Formats: sequence, C-alpha cells, structure tokens
Amino acid sequence: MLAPRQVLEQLKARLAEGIERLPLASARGAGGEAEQDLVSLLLALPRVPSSLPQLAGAQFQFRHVHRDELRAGYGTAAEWRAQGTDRLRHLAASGRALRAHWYRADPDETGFEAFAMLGFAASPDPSPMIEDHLPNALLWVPEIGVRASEGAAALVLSAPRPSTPEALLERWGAALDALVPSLYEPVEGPRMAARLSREFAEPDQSGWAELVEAALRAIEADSLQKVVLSRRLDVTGTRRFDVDRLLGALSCLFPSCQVINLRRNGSSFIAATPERLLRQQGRALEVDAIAGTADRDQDTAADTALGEALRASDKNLREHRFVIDAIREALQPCCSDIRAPAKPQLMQLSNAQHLWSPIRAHAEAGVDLFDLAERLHPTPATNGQPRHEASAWLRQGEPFERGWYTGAAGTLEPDLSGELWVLLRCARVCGNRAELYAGAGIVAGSDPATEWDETEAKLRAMLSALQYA
Ligand SMILES: C=C(O[C@H]1C=CC=C(C(=O)O)[C@@H]1O)C(=O)O
Repeated sequence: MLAPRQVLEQLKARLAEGIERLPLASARGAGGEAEQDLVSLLLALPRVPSSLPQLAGAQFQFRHVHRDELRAGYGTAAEWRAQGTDRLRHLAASGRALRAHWYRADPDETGFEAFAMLGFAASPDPSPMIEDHLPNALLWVPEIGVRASEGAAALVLSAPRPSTPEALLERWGAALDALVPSLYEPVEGPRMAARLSREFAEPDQSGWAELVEAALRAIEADSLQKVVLSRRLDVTGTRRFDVDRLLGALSCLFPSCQVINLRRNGSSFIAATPERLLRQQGRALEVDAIAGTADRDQDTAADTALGEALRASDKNLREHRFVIDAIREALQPCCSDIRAPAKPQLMQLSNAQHLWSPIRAHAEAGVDLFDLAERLHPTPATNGQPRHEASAWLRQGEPFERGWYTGAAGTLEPDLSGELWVLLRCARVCGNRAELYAGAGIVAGSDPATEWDETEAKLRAMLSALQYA
C-alpha cells in the first residue's frame, strides 16, 4: 500500500499533465462574462481516504456508512448566495449558467463527476443571526473535492477560468500539500464520556405544552391539519468538542443516516439525518416520507411491540399520510409514474423508529434538483399542512429561529441532478458549546408529554455522540 507521501507525490506528478487537458482561456465573448466559468480536473486517488480531516477554512462533508459513500469539499472555487422567497430560483439561474460553462477533464477515467454543495436554511427569511455562520442559501463549488464509493476514490480540483497552467499548478499543488497527507491519518477513536450540561432550553417543558395546546386549538378550529413544532437545547461540554470524533461517533451510531458537516466561519453545522428530501439520478427520483415516531427498547420483544404499535397507530399513520399526500401533490406537475408503498415501512435507528415510505417517480425532461427542491421543501415532515398556513403559524408561534435545522443540504452534479437531505438530528457546534434542535409533528390527538418525550429521544442522537467527541 502506498504511503501518504507517495500518494501526494504521485498526484503532484500527474498535476501538470492533467492541467494541460483543461481549456483555460475564457471562451466567452463580450457581454457573456456575467456568470462564472469553471474548470475541474479529476484525479484518481490510489487509496480510499481513511479520514476526512478538519482543515482551516470552509469545508463540507457528507458520509453514509451503509452506502459506503463519502463526499467532501475544501476551500472555494466559486460560490453563490441567495435569500428571500426567490432564493432557489436565483441559485438555479447560477447553476444553469454554470452547467453550460463547467469544463471537466478526467484523464484517469475515474468515472466520477465534479460536484457542488447546495444547501439552504429552513426559512427563506434573511437572518443576521444565522448569516454569521452560513448564508441563507448557498451553492458552493469547493476548490478541492474528495469523492469515494465502492472502494474507489478521486479528487476533484476546481478553479475559475480564465486561468494559466502556472497559476493552477501553484494553487492546486498547495491545496494537495495541505489535504492529501491527512486523508490517511488513523481515525481517532472515541474519548472517555464527558459530562454535558444543559444550559438553555427554548421552549422549556411547560412552554412546549402551551405550544402544543395552541397547535391543537388551531387544528380543532380547522385552520391547520398538522404542524411540526420544534425546540432548541444548548449544552456545554467539559472540553472542546472534537468535530472529527463527533462525526466518527455519529457514523458509528447511525450508519444508515447521512452524516453531514458544514463548516464555515469557525463553527460547524452537524447532522446525522435519516431523511432524504430527494435523490435525482437522470430522470429517476426517490423521495423519503418519514413521519411518525416510536422509541426503541433493548428488549427485542418489547422493541418489536413498539414497532408494531407504531405501524397500527391511527395518530401516527395520519401524521405520515400528510407527508405522502403533499409529496405526491408537489411532484404531480413535473413527474409521472409516482409510486408510494401501500403501507409505510419501519425505519429503525438506534434512538428511535419511524414510519417510512420511499416514494419513486419519473421526472419530466428538463426538471432539475432546483425545481424539485423548490416544489418539495418544506414537506409536512418538518412544517405542516397546509404548507403556507403552517409556515405562517410557526413564524408567529415558535420562539426561536430554526436556521438550517429543517433546511436541506446535499451535493449537485454538473447536470444539475443530485441529492438533498433534510437537516434533522443536528447541532451547531463551536468550541465546547452545541445548539441542538428537534421537533415533532402535531395532529389531532397528539399529547404534549408524549411529544416532548419524542423530541428527547431525537435529541439523544446528537447528545450521545457529543459525549464521546
Ligand atoms: C422534525 C423532526 O423529525 C421529523 C422527521 C421524522 C419524524 C417526525 C415525527 O414523527 O414527528 C418528524 O416529522 C426532527 O427530528 O426534528
């Protein structure tokens, strides 16, 4: 097996030759310079990375253990930000312009593609409080991307053009020096469990009960059918949280979830989410409807009984049905062959089990990830039904801003297909502080105390991992 130094030397030796294959002069004439031209060079990595290091500066990571997939991005080759109700339309315009001007070379025939990160906060409303960490909505092409699946891996080096071979050799050479040796460092194991102190909860349990009662009154009055309420919990640890270890612990505890890290301006937004907003591959779509939750039990018979009770629960099935119906309605105008299973399946995680309906559909020609995100987000799994009434009710009723919690993030391919995950089971982590978020769907028949316990179970996902980070 090649040593990290040899991997770096091999990549650097191939850099100049790879750069020669890129068209570096701008092909655009006068008047066509408003949007960004990009070049990307893909280089095979002779070894799959064992770790994704936390380097200084902006970076993102997506790792899914069961799917054996990882994607990471470091630094910035290009980015676009947007906010307000048209945020996705603005980013779509940039993405569509980029699609026609993104030149890629894959001299090693890795078969991988270049990629960008697309993500956005729960609400399109601009917020200075959140802006200092992540902008409201962001399309971000990293300077150096890492991509691995099924035992193969590649680096994707990207830069704006026009450029020169000398400039790229210097810039990408430095980026490889900073990243490659640390891709093969041994993964740090978990530490002894640290004590976490609960510092601040919004709402507290009695405020939560009032909020649930108010939601039930709105449902009784027929102005809402479902609304998803959430809470924020701030904790401090007895030591600084180590983001690498935290991501490792989450991947270990939740191997069927997408573990995400979005790091900018000194803090990390971290999630281990079971819910995919959508995956588009060509014209094939997969969308998850996840809603309806029960606890787990260490005793197998008791655990099975909890799962069976969940699948038979009228309240949970109604909560779930709103999500399926809204997804169908959102996809109908631009998709055909929309198929949902007759009955929801059970998705079992280490802290909770959910009702889950994987929905499949076929997108019409020309429909891309931006269109689909705009139509689907937010589903009643995180917002409510009807959509606009539930958003308006939450804006008035919820005592804090959700920020990126219940927003979405994922990766976009140059053909504008890709994958987005709903940002659940998440925390914003900075030093020894973490802000955690969790919510629960309220429908007629919901009980405030049971819903509180459900949010506690959801918070446990991140709390248990933070202890070992
Ligand atoms: C809003 C959250 O979960 C959603 C996703 C799955 C199950 C849910 C539920 O049963 O209420 C929620 O709709 C959260 O985890 O914060």
